[in-house]
Formats: sequence, C-alpha cells, structure tokens
Amino acid sequence: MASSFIPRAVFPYLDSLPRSYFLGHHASGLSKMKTMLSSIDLVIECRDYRVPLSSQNPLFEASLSGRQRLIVYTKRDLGSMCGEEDRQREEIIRHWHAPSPVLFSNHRDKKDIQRILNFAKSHALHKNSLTGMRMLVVGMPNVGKSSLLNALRKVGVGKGKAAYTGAQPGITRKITTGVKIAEGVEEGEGIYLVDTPGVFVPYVPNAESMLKLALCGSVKDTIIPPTTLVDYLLYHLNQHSPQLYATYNPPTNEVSEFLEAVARKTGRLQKGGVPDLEGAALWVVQRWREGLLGRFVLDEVVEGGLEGRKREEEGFGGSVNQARKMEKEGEKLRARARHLGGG
Ligand SMILES: Nc1nc2c(ncn2[C@@H]2O[C@H](COP(=O)(O)OP(=O)(O)OP(=O)(O)O)[C@@H](O)[C@H]2O)c(=O)[nH]1
Repeated sequence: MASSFIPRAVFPYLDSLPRSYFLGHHASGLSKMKTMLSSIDLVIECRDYRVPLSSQNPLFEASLSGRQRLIVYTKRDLGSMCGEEDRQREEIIRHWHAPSPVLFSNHRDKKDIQRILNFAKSHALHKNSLTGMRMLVVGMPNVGKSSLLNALRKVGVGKGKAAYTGAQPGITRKITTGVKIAEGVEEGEGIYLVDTPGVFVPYVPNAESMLKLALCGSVKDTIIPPTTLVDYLLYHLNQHSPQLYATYNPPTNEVSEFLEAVARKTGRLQKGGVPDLEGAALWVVQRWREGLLGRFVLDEVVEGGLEGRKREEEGFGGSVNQARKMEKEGEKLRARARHLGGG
C-alpha cells in the first residue's frame, strides 16, 4: 500500500565503484591552463548546481590560484524550483565562498547570463582593461562551460555558437583561442573568453560522490552501470516523492521492479517481450538529466559543508600520483573480492 511505503534512509553503495576518471586530456588541459595563467585576468570556475560539493575540483584551487575567480553554479534550472528552500540553499553556498563572488545560472536564462556579463564588465572596468580582457572558463567535464561561453557570446555580442556542446563529457578536448563576449572601446578590443576541456578530480574520496557525478553526466555512461545509477536515482526520488515516477510504477525501493515497469510503459522490450532494463535505465537517467523526472540537488547543502568536504579531501592527499596509487589499490581489492566471491 502506498501509504505504508518507507523509502531507504541510506543508499547501500558499492565499494566496487571506480573512483577515478582522470584522463590524458584532463592532465594536458590542466597543465596548459597553468602556463596561460599569466595572460588571464579572471577565471570563471563552473560547478554543477545539483552537486555543489561533489563538482568542486581541488586541482583548480591548487593550479589556478593567484587569479581572481568567479564561481558560477551552472544548471540551476535542473536543481531548483525557485522556492524558499532554494533561496536558503543559495545563501548558504554564497557563505561558503564569501568574500569571493558567486553566481547561479541557467544557460537559457538571459538574466542569469547578463549578470555574469555585467560582472565581467565591471571587473574589466575596475582593472582598466576593457581593451582585451581575457577570461578562462574551467570546471569538471560536462558542467556546462561551452554552453556558458555560447550564451555569453549570444547575449554579449549577439553572435551564434562558437563552441561545440553535448550531453556527454569530453566534447571540448583542447583549449580554444579566446572568443569575444563583449565589445571594447575600439574595433578588435573587448572581453575574450577561453574555453577549456573539463578536468575531473584525480580521486573521488567517497563512492557516493562518484555516483552523483556520474548521474549528473560528469563521467562517461560506460563507467558505472546505468542500472546502478538508476538505483541511486530511485533512492533520491523516494526521498523527495515517489509521485515523481507515479506514471511508471507505484512507490518502490526495488530498481529492477521500477526499470521493468519503465521498459514496459515505454516499449523497451527485447525478443520475446523481455524488458530491456539497461535501455530503460539509460532513458531514465537521460530524463532526469533533462529535468523531466524531478529537479533537486543531490549534495547536502549545510553551513560549513564546503570546509568539511575540503578536510575530507585533504585526508586523501590530492596529488594525481597519490590518486592513481589509491585507485590501483582499490582495483586490486575489488579483483580480490571478486575472486573470493567466485564472480
Ligand atoms: N538544463 C541545462 N542544461 C545545461 C546548462 N548548461 C549546459 N547544459 C547542458 O549540459 C550539457 C553539457 O554542456 P557543455 O557546455 O557541452 O559542457 P562542458 O562543460 O563544456 O563539457 P566538456 O566538453 O566535458 O568540457 C549539454 O547537453 C548542455 O545543453 C544549463 O544551465 N541548464
């Protein structure tokens, strides 16, 4: 009976999950960013609104310090219903970073983009460098950097797309030349924004953060089984309201039951009418990423939350080599557990 439904209070996440997704183009992109830093006036660091803690990358703190930074929480439309709870969350996030500036954005909302543009312009005026101010946009893979660049260019100079965007991480592989997003005083002058490839954290300290990042599309969909992602999503959906998936199934904590219902309702059936659970899982994840299956934040946003997260990360070192060592050790342990379990 629906009224007696009790959602899971914790997610029994698996120790077998990978905790790293640090690729070659992430490392080379980061080292190129470092070499460019002396010619950059402002760094725009993008983080995902739905995972404000998990999408911060300590590598940026370490590598891009010394430049003024504006933090932009992207994809706000996918995590916010613009209610009182959202307002309070945004206030806490601003406190985390005070006195550094923080803005929130939906790349389709002209007002949000204009705010970022205004910030850039006032920074340029303050620095007296409207003649050729250069900014770098950085962030985790798929966080929305190129979309932000295109939106700023559209609002700022009324021009069309300059960067490719896409629903999978890793669309941008190389650092581009600067794209003009605001006119300057003279012809050929203005504010330029340089797009960069997304850079993943070297090692994700807790498995749940890895699930969150994967759900938000920061790692390739082949890294974590889609059914595991939907299981994790179902856990969150139930915490908010099982009504969010009422079209497909009554409240449940069983991912296979949920996916079977989705497969049947959406016609994802294999030979002999067998439900295609993986196909259904990929579809569900996509629906959530598009905001069509609830809009909510996955990280817990509380006062002091960012400091707590930083302490947790410091406990894990933070260097890429250390991270590789830990990932290798994790792989060995997982292989041993599989061997002992006979799987
Ligand atoms: N709903 C919504 N979707 C967004 C927003 N910003 C970006 N997206 C979508 O998120 C996906 C990734 O956007 P990109 O701009 O390609 O992300 P990126 O950070 O440049 O990705 P990399 O190439 O991995 O560095 C695309 O499908 C965009 O349409 C936003 O504010 N709201």
